[in-house]
Amino acid sequence: MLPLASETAPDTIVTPEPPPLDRRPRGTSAILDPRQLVEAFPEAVRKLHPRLMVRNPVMFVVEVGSLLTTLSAVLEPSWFAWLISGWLWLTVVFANLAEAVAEGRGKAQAESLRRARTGTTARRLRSWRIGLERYEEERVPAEHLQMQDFVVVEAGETIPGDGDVVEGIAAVDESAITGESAPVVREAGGDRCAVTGGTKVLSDRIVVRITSKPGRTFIDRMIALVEGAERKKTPNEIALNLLLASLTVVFILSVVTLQPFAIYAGAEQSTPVLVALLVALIPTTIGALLSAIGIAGMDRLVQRNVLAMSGRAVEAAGDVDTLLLDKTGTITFGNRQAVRFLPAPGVPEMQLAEGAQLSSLADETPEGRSVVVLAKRYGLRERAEGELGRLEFVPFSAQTRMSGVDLNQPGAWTVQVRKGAASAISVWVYERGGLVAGEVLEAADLIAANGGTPLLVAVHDRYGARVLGVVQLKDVVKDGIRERFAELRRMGIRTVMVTGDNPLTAKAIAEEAGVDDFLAEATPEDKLELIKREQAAGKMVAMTGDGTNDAPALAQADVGVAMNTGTSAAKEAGNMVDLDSNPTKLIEIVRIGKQLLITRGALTTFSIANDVAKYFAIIPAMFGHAYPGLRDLNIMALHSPTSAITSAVIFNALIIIGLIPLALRGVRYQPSSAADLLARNLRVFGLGGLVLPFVGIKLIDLLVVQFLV
Ligand SMILES: Nc1ncnc2c1ncn2[C@@H]1O[C@H](COP(=O)(O)OP(=O)(O)OP(=O)(O)O)[C@@H](O)[C@H]1O
Ligand SMILES: [K+]
Ligand SMILES: [Mg+2]
Repeated sequence: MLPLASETAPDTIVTPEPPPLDRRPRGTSAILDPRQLVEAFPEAVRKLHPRLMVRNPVMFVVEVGSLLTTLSAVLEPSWFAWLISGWLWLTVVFANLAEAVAEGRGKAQAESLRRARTGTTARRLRSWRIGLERYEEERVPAEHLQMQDFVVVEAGETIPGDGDVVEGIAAVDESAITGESAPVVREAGGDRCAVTGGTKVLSDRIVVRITSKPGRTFIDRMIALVEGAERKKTPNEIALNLLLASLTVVFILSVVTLQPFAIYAGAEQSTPVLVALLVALIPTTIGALLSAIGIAGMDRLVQRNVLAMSGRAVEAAGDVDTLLLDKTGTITFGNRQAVRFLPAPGVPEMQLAEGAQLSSLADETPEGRSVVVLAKRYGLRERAEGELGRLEFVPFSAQTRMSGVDLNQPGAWTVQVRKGAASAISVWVYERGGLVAGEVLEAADLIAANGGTPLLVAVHDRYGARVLGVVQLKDVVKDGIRERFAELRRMGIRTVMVTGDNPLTAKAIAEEAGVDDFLAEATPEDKLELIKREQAAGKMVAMTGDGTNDAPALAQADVGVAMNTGTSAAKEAGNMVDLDSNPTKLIEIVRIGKQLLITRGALTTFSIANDVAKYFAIIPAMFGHAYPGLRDLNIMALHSPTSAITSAVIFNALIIIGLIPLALRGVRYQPSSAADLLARNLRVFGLGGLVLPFVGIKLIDLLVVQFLV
């Protein structure tokens, strides 16, 4: 028997419904539960270690200040010194709490992923090649699998490692990683060949080539990601940290140089007062929340089944101008099926069916397999080995846009059979001295104009080169995509479909899906070039794709989102993976990216604005005695110098706790112009940051006086 792809009978497997476009995030809700704060407390205390604290310059300064104040309280005990040092320590702990709570959210998820990983035994094959019928198997623990090993997995078994399906087709339950219970189809050859270790085969049997190193599997990386183990500061975070650190240095210098003046004026200040002033003035609010904001952004993506491999990608997503999408498998379902044979004039339909079948004998793509299935309906039997002579297969490639076979029979002409894109096959026929009938090209154009993909089938034998006819491939645009592209437009993002398919098909699908622009007959290099051109024009480019031919483009894009259904190459190349394989997920990704940037900006504004009020609280308290004129600054009419300073420090600490929910949830984002957004945020967070502390400090002052006087 020939290794006919149809043996695995793809038509017995039902293609599952695609995941709904607007799935609610699973897992923990975004609202802060007080229990989370309590649970994270020990971790927050552990984070007081100076080695960890130095990474956050602002809070490190607060920690050193707390230490100095505590020392001074020990040397010269007073309730004031102890109170201040207590609240300063709390300030540092609150900051750590924000980070610990943000990190804690991924922990539960990591636990369930760990369970999916453990204890699988792999059925490794001693050797594998296309068409091999007899396999020698050995059982090894999944952790021992190396790259390029071949394993066989059958219904009911867990896939032992990440890889590409090289033989067969199966329904796979990926709920262990996606939380989605509907099975998905994974098959050899096409853009849906990647499988993930820890997921389960539900039907049939596949051979998988392992593509990950031991300990570096997708689940391993996912665990590291949700636990934040691989989190690095992004360039933006580093820049902001630098700015905050410089501000801090300026305030340290001004507070330190204040003392000589104070002594001169006869108002020497104690260590707790000086430290309190410093802490009140430096941007502690944003310093405390910065890291939590970044972690929460990544976590929000995980909740939506998107794994971002870097924080930088999340930030870039917030600034995306152009989105490139490939067509097949991204905008359409990608399960292109042969539905009709249209023979060329004078060619019997049976002959076309036979040519199509021959050209697809070793074509393991969904297209190729579906051609074999369709040919079967014409009563074409499978051929016995040797009947056709020696076969040389020409696999499909995105560059040649064709696939086929050469039949070498001893003592006879070599017969070449090809199928592929109309333009590619036409050239192939012309080069061999043949002609392509106008009717054939018209039929192809008609199929294309209706959004289908035409494949020409041609043969070259001793009678010359000629086209046998056209195979019509049908594909369906995913539901709801049009509305989603309209939404992207409102967000100011231009969508461009890039496809290897012909211009007519591309145009039809582009119109149906509602993209802004399209590029047809694009090779992998063209896709890459397009991205480079956009980037050279200063555009931030996102790309979603699934195929190996998308990999170079996914790597070049600022945000490269690989579909989880896609090939390992695509998943390796991108900096995000969408477990739901939903191209319009980019809307959520952009939203989360923007939210991250806005939240960071808003809280920075708030933090700096709210330090102004503390200045008004503390300066009159320090010098009201020496310079009675300064008492006019005491506009809050705070009770006494000590209560004023205490209230400012308490407010400074509490505002951190108060803003943790906002840092984790993110500031709401609504599509609008950048100028409107800025104006709104300045109003809310600038003005709010200015006014709120006056009210807050006054209230705390009233309370403090109740308790302490
Ligand atoms: N198995 C195949 N055998 C022969 N020709 C094929 C096969 N699959 C696709 N083609 C032809 O090659 C062209 C390019 O295919 P390719 O997979 O590169 O792009 P695509 O999947 O159509 O586009 P996209 O980049 O949007 O996924 C197709 O339009 C089709 O005409
Ligand atoms: K402050
Ligand atoms: Mg593709």
